[in-house]
Amino acid sequence: MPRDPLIALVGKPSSGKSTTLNSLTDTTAKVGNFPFTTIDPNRAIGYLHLPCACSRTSLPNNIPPSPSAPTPLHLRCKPNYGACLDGVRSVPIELLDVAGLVPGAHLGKGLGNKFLDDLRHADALIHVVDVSGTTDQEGKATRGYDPSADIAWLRDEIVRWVLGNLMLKWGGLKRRHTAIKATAVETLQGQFSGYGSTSAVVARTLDRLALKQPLQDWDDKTVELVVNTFVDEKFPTVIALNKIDHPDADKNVAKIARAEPAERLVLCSAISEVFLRRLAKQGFVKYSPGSETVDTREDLVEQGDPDGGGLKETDEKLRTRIENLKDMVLYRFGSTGVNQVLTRASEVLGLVPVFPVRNIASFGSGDGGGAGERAAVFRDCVLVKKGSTVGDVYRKVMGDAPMAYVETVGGVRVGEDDEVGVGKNDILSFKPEPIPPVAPQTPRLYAPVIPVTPLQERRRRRARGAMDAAAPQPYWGRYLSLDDEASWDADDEYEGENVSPRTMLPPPIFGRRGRGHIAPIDIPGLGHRVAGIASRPWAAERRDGGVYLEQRLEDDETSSDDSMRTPHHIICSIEDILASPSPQSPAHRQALTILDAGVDMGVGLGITGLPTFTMSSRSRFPEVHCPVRRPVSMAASLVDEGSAFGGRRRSRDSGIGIFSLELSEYPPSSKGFVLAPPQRPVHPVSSWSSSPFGILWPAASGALEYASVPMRRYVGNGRVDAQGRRERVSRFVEAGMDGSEEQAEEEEEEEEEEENDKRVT
Ligand SMILES: Nc1nc2c(ncn2[C@@H]2O[C@H](COP(=O)(O)OP(=O)(O)OP(=O)(O)O)[C@@H](O)[C@H]2O)c(=O)[nH]1
Ligand SMILES: [Mg+2]
Repeated sequence: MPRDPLIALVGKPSSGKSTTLNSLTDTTAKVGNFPFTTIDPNRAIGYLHLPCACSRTSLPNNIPPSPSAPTPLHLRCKPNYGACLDGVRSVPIELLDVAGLVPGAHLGKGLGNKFLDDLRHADALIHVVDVSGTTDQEGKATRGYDPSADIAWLRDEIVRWVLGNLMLKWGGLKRRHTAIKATAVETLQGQFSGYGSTSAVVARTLDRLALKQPLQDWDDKTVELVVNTFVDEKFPTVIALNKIDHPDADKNVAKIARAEPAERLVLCSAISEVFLRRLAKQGFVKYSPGSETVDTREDLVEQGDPDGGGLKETDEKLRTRIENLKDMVLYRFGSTGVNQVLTRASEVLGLVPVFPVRNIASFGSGDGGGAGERAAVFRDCVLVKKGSTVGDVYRKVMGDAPMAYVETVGGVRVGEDDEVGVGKNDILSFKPEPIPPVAPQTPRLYAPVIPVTPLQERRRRRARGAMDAAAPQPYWGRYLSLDDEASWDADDEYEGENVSPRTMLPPPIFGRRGRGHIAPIDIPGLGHRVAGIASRPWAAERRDGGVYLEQRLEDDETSSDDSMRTPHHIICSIEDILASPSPQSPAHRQALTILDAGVDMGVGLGITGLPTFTMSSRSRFPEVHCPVRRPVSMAASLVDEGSAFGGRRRSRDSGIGIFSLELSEYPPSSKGFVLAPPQRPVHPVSSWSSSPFGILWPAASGALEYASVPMRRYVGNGRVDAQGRRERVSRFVEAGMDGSEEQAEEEEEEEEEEENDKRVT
């Protein structure tokens, strides 16, 4: 399953990574002239500039305007996200700025391993090199440093990190490899999936090397070679030679240009772009991001606009600065170069923009098909990697909705396995199988499970955003139970839709093992939407002036984890949090911050009856373009840093987590949050040996919508098949999801026995 691409900015401290991020996005990541200004990674959305489908004159109706002809497509091109200006489309792409890397990072030097860990899910890297020579290897201020060596050692750190991780397990890996007669791709992918790799990447790596010996006979040199090639495949890198505005830059650039292939190098001055954007925002200059020209009021007056474009006056000092910048950067290099950095990164990644439309005749995407000759066209554009198939794009856009067929321009049907490319199968209309009508459910406490495609959901989310802005909608959730047989002991207070916020917790619920329960909760005064879903029965109980969520184990249930075996495990008091809008205790403050961050992301939060959640700081909500004031990563780091609500490592009593989606294995456009069974490391989720079973998100209707995550998408313990799926997990899912729970349990037991047998022998 392809997910949205992620490009990471790497480099030594103070090379200008955060500045580059700021120059490409609207974010304001902290910048400083001292090493390790950035510790937690910053994520933001940048825009790739690509030729839009609407600029193709070959398309039907795309002809120059004339009184009788329909409006040409490029005048009707209205992207849902980004923009389209004269056929140049700005397509959102996610960027990640991480902490600086120093030599020896793979051994833990600097912020070493943490930094490297943050990189795992990058699809391409932008190595920001400081070519001014004013910072040494460790980012400390100096003069006359030769940055040409930085390129090699930084890459080497990444290779050593991957190699180190692999070698830790090499002995056992080899034995297992021989014992189960796995292929080299299977065995390596088992190790490399944590870097967001796919079997295809591993296969390409091995193809390139064409090694003769079987994996178990590889010597250290060969393993190193494999890792080196894997890093090339997995992390294609563009080198951004930054700070070209500095007078010492030229000689360093010249030296690097002699040693490195030209197609990987891009010159830029991130600080100039940031400066110009800021001046434009403040009304001092006219400047469109990435362009060659910048005009002040004076310039425009000179050019014959008496009003000076309505710009503010600039003083002498500012004018000199702008003139210098023009001389040093814009006139010499044609632009600040930052946009080219991104374009180049998308080139090395081989990204193909695909335009999904509802109506293949009109290219419209309106719900009614948008057939009109004036209707907006090409509302959506998704970026997929080179080599993706029509089926890949279908799943990216439509999630798990079964496919009926797919059409391209002219109503021509295309095959699921056909490749997409620029100008080829890149305007697609997806036709899912019609969804059988859902039998009406008793509206009392259960909200229907509404299947929505990711695209529909995106639109709803936007609609909701607009609605929220117009009039804040109280969020009264309805209770939704995953389990039809869930025995809600609802007392009257909870009936209907207007659940009182003070009684936000449902009465005790006990469901059957293996099913989940969800209850949306509004936190009064704070606007927090909270919901819990648990894979085990949990209960909420009022006691000692607080409300406690508890996890219940069945009498006969055993668990390898002691905390799970304890019945009535108290995990948190939500009432406590609610009662302290300006909380006194640091734990509450943190809990609120976490809640808040999640709500800011518009993704919802999890409160669960499970004691030992961990969470991923590598969250990806590519289509959440709503104001992201505090990224989930921040909440994640708060949890990571430990508190009463801390992650698994710190506290066994944690009960609040924001669970983020990540991962190639997820439908990339899934959103909402995922709650996982306890005791599963979330880094990376693809290595869970079990999986969460749901994603839920608040919908425009006020209900919680729920999508089951097909568990076979997760790679757990078991044998990996050719598609990188593991048998055990898929069996569990298929059995568990279609309701034949006994069968699932039986199978689980069988598997456990099998496992035990294996362990004994
Ligand atoms: N002259 C010049 N200075 C720059 C440029 N880009 C960044 N800087 C300066 O370099 C210093 C470091 O910038 P940051 O963006 O914080 O660098 P970083 O790579 O994110 O650093 P860490 O987070 O510490 O790893 C700041 O003082 C910036 O103002 C540039 O294009 N030209
Ligand atoms: Mg930084």
